[in-house]
Amino acid sequence: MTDKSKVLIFDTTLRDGEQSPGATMTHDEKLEIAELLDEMGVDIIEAGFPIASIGDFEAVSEIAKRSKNAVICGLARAKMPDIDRAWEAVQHAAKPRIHTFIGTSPLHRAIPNLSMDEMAQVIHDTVTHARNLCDNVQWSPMDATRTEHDYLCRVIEIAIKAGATTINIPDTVGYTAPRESADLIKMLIERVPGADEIVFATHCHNDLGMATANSLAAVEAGARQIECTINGLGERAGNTALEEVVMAMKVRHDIMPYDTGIDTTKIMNLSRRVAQVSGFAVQFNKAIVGKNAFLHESGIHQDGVLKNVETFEIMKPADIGLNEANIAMGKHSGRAALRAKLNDLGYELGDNQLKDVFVRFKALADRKKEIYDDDLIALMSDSAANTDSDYLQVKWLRVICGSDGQEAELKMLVNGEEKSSTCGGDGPVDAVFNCVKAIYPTQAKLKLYQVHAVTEGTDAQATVSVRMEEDGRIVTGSASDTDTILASVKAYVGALNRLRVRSQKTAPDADMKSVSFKL
Ligand SMILES: CC(=O)SCCNC(=O)CCNC(=O)[C@H](O)C(C)(C)COP(=O)(O)OP(=O)(O)OC[C@H]1O[C@@H](n2cnc3c(N)ncnc32)[C@H](O)[C@@H]1OP(=O)(O)O
Ligand SMILES: CC(C)C(=O)C(=O)O
Ligand SMILES: [Mg+2]
Repeated sequence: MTDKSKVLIFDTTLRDGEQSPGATMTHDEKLEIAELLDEMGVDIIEAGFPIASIGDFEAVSEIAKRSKNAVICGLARAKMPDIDRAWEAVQHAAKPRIHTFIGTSPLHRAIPNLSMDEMAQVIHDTVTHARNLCDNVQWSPMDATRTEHDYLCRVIEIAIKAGATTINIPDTVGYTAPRESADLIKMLIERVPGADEIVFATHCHNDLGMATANSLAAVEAGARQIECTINGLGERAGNTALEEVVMAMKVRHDIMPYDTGIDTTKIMNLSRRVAQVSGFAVQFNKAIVGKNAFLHESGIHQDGVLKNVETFEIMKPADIGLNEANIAMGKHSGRAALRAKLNDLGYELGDNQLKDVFVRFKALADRKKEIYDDDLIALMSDSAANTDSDYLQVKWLRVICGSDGQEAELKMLVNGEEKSSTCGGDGPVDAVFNCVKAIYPTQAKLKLYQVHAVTEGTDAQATVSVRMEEDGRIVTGSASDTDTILASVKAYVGALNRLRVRSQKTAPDADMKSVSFKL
């Protein structure tokens, strides 16, 4: 590689990322993620571990066949059948790569019970075999950061001589720290003969929360490939997060003058898609892609951002493909943000009106964790029922489940009047939703239903989110309860309340700007 400022991005979401317990993705989901990664400009996609299962083999093969620009890589142990199987899967790619590895630290050498010399021989033989099949071979000394330096230099030299074109230095257990990570790469570049003919890669895990820092330190020392995953998905505490290293090098190009080929505007979409298909929700305060990464709820921050966004934002949300509002309304918000938010929603308020609405807004914010646009629309309405969006209320629920089928009995208040219904369905949630529809007939369509366990154990709080659509209006509803069915019906009814408020406010005869409200 001649361009010394170019850092290759090697994405292993589909291999190391999928190794997260519970993150298994389906064949079609893997194809979709691979396509998105290729479109985003990832240089190498590690598509899987072909010998691991027929499913992995088929996914890697299909990804290889469909690949456009990215190199497609398959992982293999230091075993000939693994390497053959990896080659069988990736060979149809326009740019195939075999990645073979063995644990070189004392702890890992003890597992196959190989002496240093015996392992050196295995490395020579397996890398030679891989190189006879494919001219793009990556070799990894697993647990490199806990391997004796002399032995590491020795086996890397053997791998280079046997034909490896990329040498990856894994911090398999997330043990290293930034300075040590840099020193290790520097030492290898200085000591290993042939080091200047290959690319050094860094592969960090986040057990101590240092994966991003360790990867960037390795790059500063001369590594030119970062191995990473979307959302930092991966074994235990995860791998280096792709979005973090890429954005760090973009935002702080002044001190890290390295370039990647990543179209960063595609980051947010990929992050959301990976979260959905892996079932690993992104933590709210996750760097770059967390829900709160560009959100401001405190009045002082909101006022600053409204006057000059750079006061509290070091990158533009649009740079990662986020085009949503960056102001979150809550109990810490101030008048400036409330006015701006209401303006966005079509309300133009005088100072006195704003003062009054602000008092009611703070009262609502004391009761409610997050204030959504629909809450503000309801707040601006003169209908007391709308203020709390509680036209429909769940009063009582009983569900009978079993192998004979499910039946739900539901009592609700509709504008204060009690109504009840008993329905069956395809599962308990469907039975309850059928009851709601029997009580409150609606054309609204359920577009998304998601359950997340907030805590662990059988008494876990479940948070249910639903997305509903009617006449082009899309709203969400969410509710938490230790009873998943109860959380489901509350989320569903919440969304129906929102749809009702929204349809009133956007009906042809409803003029948002002239709406009156009670003082
Ligand atoms: C740090 C990493 O991320 S490494 C990658 C980890 N990923 C995975 O393991 C996911 C996919 N793995 C699998 O599906 C299975 O483990 C398989 C198919 C690879 C192997 O399954 P099995 O044959 O049942 O072996 P098992 O998983 O019990 O144990 C691993 C074996 O591989 C050997 N092994 C582990 N790493 C290597 C290596 N790099 N080179 C050679 N042999 C290795 C172990 O010594 C052990 O051998 P043994 O059975 O002779 O004692
Ligand atoms: C297979 C290797 C590269 C790995 O994932 C690790 O060591 O963490
Ligand atoms: Mg790993």
